[in-house]
Parts: sequence; structure tokens; C-alpha cells
Amino acid sequence: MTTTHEAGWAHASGALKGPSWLRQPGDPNDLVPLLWSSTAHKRDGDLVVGGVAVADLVAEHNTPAYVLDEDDFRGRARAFREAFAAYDVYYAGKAFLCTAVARWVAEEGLCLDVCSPGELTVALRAGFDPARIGYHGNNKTVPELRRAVASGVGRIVVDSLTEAERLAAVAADLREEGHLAGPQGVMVRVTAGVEAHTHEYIATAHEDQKFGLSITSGDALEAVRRLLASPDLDLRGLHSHIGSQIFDSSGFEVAARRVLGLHATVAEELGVELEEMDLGGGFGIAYTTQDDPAEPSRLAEEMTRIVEHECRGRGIAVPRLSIEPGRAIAGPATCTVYTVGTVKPVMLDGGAVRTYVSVDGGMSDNIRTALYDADYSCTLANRRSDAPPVLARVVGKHCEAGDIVVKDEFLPGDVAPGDLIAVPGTGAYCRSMASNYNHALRPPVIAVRDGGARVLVRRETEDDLLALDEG
Ligand SMILES: Cc1ncc(COP(=O)(O)O)c(C=O)c1O
Ligand SMILES: N[C@@H](CCCC[NH3+])C(=O)O
Repeated sequence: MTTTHEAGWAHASGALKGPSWLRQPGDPNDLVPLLWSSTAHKRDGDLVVGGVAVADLVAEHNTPAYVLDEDDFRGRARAFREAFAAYDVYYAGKAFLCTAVARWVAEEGLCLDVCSPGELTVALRAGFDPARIGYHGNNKTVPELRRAVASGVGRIVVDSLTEAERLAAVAADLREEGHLAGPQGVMVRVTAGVEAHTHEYIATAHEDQKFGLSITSGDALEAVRRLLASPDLDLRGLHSHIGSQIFDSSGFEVAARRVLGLHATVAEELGVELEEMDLGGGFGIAYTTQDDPAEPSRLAEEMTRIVEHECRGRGIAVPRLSIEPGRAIAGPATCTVYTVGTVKPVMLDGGAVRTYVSVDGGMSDNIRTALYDADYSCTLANRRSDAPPVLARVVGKHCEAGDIVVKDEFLPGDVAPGDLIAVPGTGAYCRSMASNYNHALRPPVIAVRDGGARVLVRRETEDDLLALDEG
């Protein structure tokens, strides 16, 4: 049953408890620092990021908008590079990429992982050194491979036996045409056969999924054999990525053991000591207070200990290691700011009330809640309120009941049309997975730093939509 909005109804929804981990805040005006970028704070109820009041940004740029805290992004990139100083750190551009971000990544001394022609285009346009780019993908076409090799991409991560053949042929053709400077660096993406503790759609190391070559079936070893046979390819090592938003190192430990097992088999059976190994990304971040991410320094310590222990046990040298964090660098740096359009208390079975707060974006700018059942949090961003908190559900404006941004959050009970709501942790896989569903215009990405703001990606316009419509 739907009711009209009255203050009394909103207060009644306090009876609704939400998930067991969700705590009613002492003061819903306060931020939980773990969930926000490093410069975010409240000033008299106003959310301030990078020294800029979000309400002022909105006055100029409107909503919805992604607000990217540049210092936070750079700080996390640097923290990974410093903690993993003996590794190569590839920022996974799929999390979020634009030319400015590619430049920040280069300036902070990281390499870059791309997985599509579009991501490569952005990286090259930013002037990213191609030798420091790794290229992923489970279905790279011949033109795509030609372009990657001809551009001088440092390493291509081969994902199938078909691709191993295809890439060898591409490299041979380019050599004959005089466009291959030297053997093309390659890695082999292997499937370690572990079940990572994360959502099924973002786990990538069990056998029954599309990525990688199976160690168990022998396909991974066969790919190694074929790649070694090509004079135009330089096989650097094995690559394993077990999934995303992972907190528990046990899946990683099993994967590392199996991948090092194959690494040792290559040395024994084929007489080749591979020089490198990539351990992938997947480091989890805090979307809500139930998440407890580890610092890069602890991750580095743990991963290095696991690999060194395994290598010692097998009597092999530790290869040069690399990792590919995406979410852990980009995710916490951005929050999405929306304007509230309607507030609708809805009576549930049993008499409790859930307060539906509709905002001016939704699944077109953040598909993760609908796709992965992801949890987010949010705060009122434009004023203080002493109204008692109500359990709210923040929903979008799309024609879809599953168009939910934040499933459960306590907001001040007087939240009203015109208020600003900010959702933290939206820097990874939100703008990069945004869509034009219902012909929504994808929001801008605005970087803030030291009190200044800069549009990195502008808001789409209806002209952008119509530009594709051949009518
Ligand atoms: C091969 C590979 N490397 C790195 C990443 C980055 O993962 P995350 O953003 O979870 O660190 C992904 C995405 O899951 C991936 O598929
Ligand atoms: N897109 C996913 C992660 C998978 C990324 C790449 N393999 C997410 O939002 O969590």
C-alpha cells in the first residue's frame, strides 16, 4: 500500500530494521570516514570534497554528477606503487578511464591495463607510454591485435588457444610488413580452478566461466608451448586474476600455488624459466560498514609471503610480479551526487514503512546494485538535519522496479524534494558501466582538488543521443 508523504509516516519507518549489519547511526549527518574519499567532510551539514562544497558544484553543473577527489585517487595509486615497490602495478582502466586519469596514472608511476580498443584509444590519446600498457580480453579480433602490436603495447594477455595462433600470425605479418620492432611481449591468462568469495558474476578463477586457459585441462600448458614456438612472441609469464571485490586471501593463496605449479612445470618440461607472473587485481573496498578492506602495505606483505613461500618450497626463483588493482584505486575516490525528486513512504506487510527516495539518476549511472545486488550507503549532502532517522531506499528514475541505487540507509526523516544525496564509493564500474537506458544522459565526471573543480568528462546532451540516430 502506498501512502502520501507526511512527517508522521516517515518517522514510523524507524520500525523497519533493514539488514542485520546496518546500524542506526548516532547522527545521520556524520560521514563514516572509511566509506568516503580522503578529503571528504561535512561543514555545517554541507558535504565538502577536495575543498569544494558539493552544493556549489551542483549549482554550476547540476545533478546527477560524479565528483572525483583527485588527491584521493592519486594517493591510492601512490600507496599501491609504494607498497608494491618491487612489483609492476597496472591500474585496471576498466574501473574508470579518461585521458586525465590515464595521465594521473602515468604521473604516479603506474602501468595501465586496458581491455578494449576504446580503452587503448583513450590511453594513447593521453600519451601513455604503450610499452607500459597490458592488453586483456577474451575475444580480441585480428584488427584489434594488429593495432595493439603495431602501437607497441608492452604485453598482450592471451586468453585462448585461438588467440595464441591469431596473435602469432598477426606478429609474423607485421614483421614481414616491417612494423614489428621486436618480439611482442605476451602473458598467458590461466584459470586456477578456485571459487573466489565474491558475487558469481565477478568471480573469474573457477573452471566454468569464459576467461583464461585451464591449468587442469592442460590448455594453459599447451598455450605456453604454442607461444614459445613463435619467434615473433616473447612469452613473459603467467597471469591469474581470481575475481573482484575480494577480501579473503585464501582464494588467492590457492590460485598462487596452482599458477606457480604450472610455472614450475614449464621450467621442468619445456626448459623455460618464465621471468614474470601477474597476480591480477580484485582487492575489495568498503561500500558499507560491513566491508573491511586491507591497506596496500598489508596486501603486499601477504601476497609476497605467499609467493615466496611457494617458490622456496619448489626451489624456483621468484618471478618479477605484477598486480592490476582497479576498484581499490578508483572506487573510493568518487561519490555520485543526486537531487531528490520525490519521497514516498510505502507501507509494507506487518505495518512497517519503507521510505522510497527517488533521485534523478539510477541504474544508468550505477548498474551495480541491480547487477550484483551490491550494497551502497549515502548521506544528505546539502544541509544538517535533526529529524529522527528513517530507513530509506534510494531509487532511480528509470522504468524498472529494480532501479535501486542504495538498498538500505538511514537518512534524516525530513529528507525532501530538492535535497542532495551523495553516494560514496562510485568511482569504479559506475561511469565505466553507465548506459543510456531510457535515453538517460550519462553524468559528467568532475575532478575536485584544493578548492577547484575541473570537468574531466562532460555531461551528455540530447544532441549526443541524436547524433547516433540516423532517422
Ligand atoms: C584481468 C583483470 N585484471 C584486473 C581487474 C581489476 O579488478 P578490480 O577492479 O577488482 O581490482 C579485473 C576486473 O575484475 C580483471 O578482469
Ligand atoms: N564490473 C565489476 C567487476 C568486474 C570487473 C572486471 N573483470 C564490478 O562492478 O564489480
